[in-house]
Amino acid sequence: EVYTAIVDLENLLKTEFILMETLQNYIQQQERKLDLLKKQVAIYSIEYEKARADPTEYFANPINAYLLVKRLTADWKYTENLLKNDIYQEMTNNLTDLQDNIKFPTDEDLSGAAVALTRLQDTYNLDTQSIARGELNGVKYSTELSSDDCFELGRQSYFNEDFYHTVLWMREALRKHDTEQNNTNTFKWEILEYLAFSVYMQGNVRLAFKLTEELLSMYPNHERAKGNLEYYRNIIDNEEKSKRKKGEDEELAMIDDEGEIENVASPPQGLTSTERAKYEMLCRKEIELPISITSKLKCRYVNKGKPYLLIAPLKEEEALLDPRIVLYREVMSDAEIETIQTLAKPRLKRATVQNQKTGELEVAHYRISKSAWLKDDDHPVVAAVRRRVEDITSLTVETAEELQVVNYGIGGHYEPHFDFARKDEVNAFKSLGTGNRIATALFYMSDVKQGGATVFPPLNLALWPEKGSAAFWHNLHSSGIGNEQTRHAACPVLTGSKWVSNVWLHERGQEFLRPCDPNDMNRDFS
Ligand SMILES: O=C(O)CCC(=O)C(=O)O
Ligand SMILES: [Fe+2]
Repeated sequence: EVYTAIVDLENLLKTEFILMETLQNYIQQQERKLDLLKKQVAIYSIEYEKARADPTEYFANPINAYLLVKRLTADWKYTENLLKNDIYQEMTNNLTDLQDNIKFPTDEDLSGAAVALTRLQDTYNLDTQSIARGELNGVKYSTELSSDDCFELGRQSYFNEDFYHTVLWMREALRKHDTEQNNTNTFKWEILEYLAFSVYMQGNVRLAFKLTEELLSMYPNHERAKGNLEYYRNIIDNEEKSKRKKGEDEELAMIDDEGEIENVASPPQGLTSTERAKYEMLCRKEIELPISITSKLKCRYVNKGKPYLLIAPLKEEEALLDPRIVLYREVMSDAEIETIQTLAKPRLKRATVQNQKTGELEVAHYRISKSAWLKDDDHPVVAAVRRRVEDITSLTVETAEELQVVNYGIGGHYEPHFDFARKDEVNAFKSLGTGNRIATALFYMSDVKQGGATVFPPLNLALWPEKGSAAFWHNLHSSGIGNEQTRHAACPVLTGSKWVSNVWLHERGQEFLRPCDPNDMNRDFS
């Protein structure tokens, strides 16, 4: 699960360095061996040419006779040993030793990284060709993807039965293949095979048929392709037969055309498609709050009645009035952030979510990040940050959860969710005995180059990470009922790395701290 956090990728760089060194070493040894072999062959050929020019004269010399025999016995043994000398075996032994000590990504990591890239592609409406050029949102970030790179992305999508992205990436692989012919490790027919089957799965049998024909023209004995062609032909024949029965001959005439394929993404999992659409539009900054709302928002210096905040008041910025969501600027210093990151790094683990039915914690595709929990005792900075939450919120952190530190890697995200537990959820926070999550304090510990906003789909609100800032909102109405409008998400990180930390405040202990809201329609008087 290396792909879930950027910090682990930095460790992989060490792995790559070691592999490069090992390879370089191998090449040097092989080159030395080849040099020796070249020398041998040179010696052989000089003597051979002399002998061949005049064999009688050459062998009249007993030394020459001796040397020929020697060359074909002792010398040849030496050469043979040189040939047999298994530098390869030596290197693989070295590598096996190494592999126990260095970190390697797994096949799941490859799959995860590919899924992350296709997720970004969807969320940020990135077109396949631009990504293949190494561009994200018009900015060139990396080297171009080769036909092979595109092929691998397609193959990963294929393994995940995501035929929509398989088609996109195999087409790109095909397009690039023509210009890169000499530099690719993939055969064109391999691309065609994946493409044909995926196109068929996406509902276009005729195009699948045509692509399979093309494949067979390059590789006539491809057994599976022959079988598939037959299969596609049957489907097409049957379709035409049933059409003919219905007497739709005119339509038949047009069917020859295999047409453009209607490559549609499969329906989203979990979220309704309207919510997903809204969530993604907010992530892309395509929805913004209207002026009628933003013009009423204020920034101010506040001291929350705390004497020490008189000297360094908090910079409070309203992000929304109803429900009230506020940002505090410069509430965590760079030094504090560094300390917290250093403490968290060795403890980062793939973040989990609570299964609503069983109450168990498990990893989920809709929350991809790594997180660690820090206690007040771990470092004075942790305690200080949690105390700062009291200053900011005027609530107690006595019953709050530990500080959660989160790092999002490539495509890391957290789809729309509530921070509070809903009534029908099993076990939610029961073991804590502190009630529900009354409020969330979210510290941004990094800027994010592109993407990574915190968005609230029901409110059309997006908060953009700014290093040192914190966001704060109440999750519950004062009645204790969850406020559905606080449903929010962390957009996938497009470029850069995103660090946040949060403190979830709980109900217990806040009874006299949180003012009662008489306008709260959800007040539960029962
Ligand atoms: O990272 C973010 O922007 C939001 C994180 C979040 O919603 C959570 O951890 O519950
Ligand atoms: Fe959240």
